[in-house]
Amino acid sequence: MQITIALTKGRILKETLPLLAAAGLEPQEDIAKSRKLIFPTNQEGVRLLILRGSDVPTYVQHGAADLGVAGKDTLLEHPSDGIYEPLDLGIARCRLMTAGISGAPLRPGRIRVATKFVQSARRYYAAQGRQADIIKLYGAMELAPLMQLADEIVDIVDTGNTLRANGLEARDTIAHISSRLIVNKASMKMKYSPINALIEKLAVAVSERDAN
Ligand SMILES: Nc1ncnc2c1ncn2[C@@H]1O[C@H](COP(=O)(O)OP(=O)(O)OP(=O)(O)O)[C@@H](O)[C@H]1O
Ligand SMILES: O=P(O)(O)OC[C@H]1O[C@H](OP(=O)(O)OP(=O)(O)O)[C@H](O)[C@@H]1O
Repeated sequence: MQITIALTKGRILKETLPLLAAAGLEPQEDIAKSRKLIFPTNQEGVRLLILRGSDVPTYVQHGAADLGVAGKDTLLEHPSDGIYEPLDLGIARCRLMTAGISGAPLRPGRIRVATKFVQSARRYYAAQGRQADIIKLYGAMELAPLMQLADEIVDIVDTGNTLRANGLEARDTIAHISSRLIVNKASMKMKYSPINALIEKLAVAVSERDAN
């Protein structure tokens, strides 16, 4: 039976590999140094895919991957049907926040908000009863207030260094973010035994890591 797990390069890969290793699963070559996108592992039939972060839920939803690891920020942008989210891996922790130019007064009335996180931003401003025109960007959100493209941004904040370096201040926290293990619902039924065994081993790896 083939089990396919979708990951992304960068911090998710770096922080997920030790958990997979603790669960007995290791890629057969150094993923970070390779340009390949499919990697066999030490377990026959289990392979890893390397995707763009925002494509991980898409692969899992359609069953092109059985499992995946994705930031909650990414999952909040994607329809959740067809996907289970059984385990918080507690990695790549950060916050999804609003931010604006340091010291600038909050603008009353309708504001412009630039972000990659369109769905979360729309839901957040609607829940606050604030009228917001959402402007979709794909990166470097910090530039938008400086260039008067937007009044606020919605972005990932960890240390706050990126905001500070650009004269911006964090305002409200929309969500606390970490990366989650996600599973295709049909795979969970059809391949219950190996997938459930892997989830249980990963859950143990997460709690042992957190205990240390
Ligand atoms: N500075 C940070 N500190 C901690 N976690 C972060 C930070 N930035 C992003 N994350 C989390 O890690 C996940 C992966 O981030 P990464 O920077 O590797 O990809 P990305 O550049 O956001 O995605 P993409 O390549 O699709 O644009 C994000 O979805 C988010 O949950
Ligand atoms: O609050 P901080 O600690 O500065 O972290 C926040 C920054 O981290 C992420 O970018 P990253 O460093 O991953 O680069 P990227 O934009 O290429 O993803 C995110 O997009 C923010 O810009």
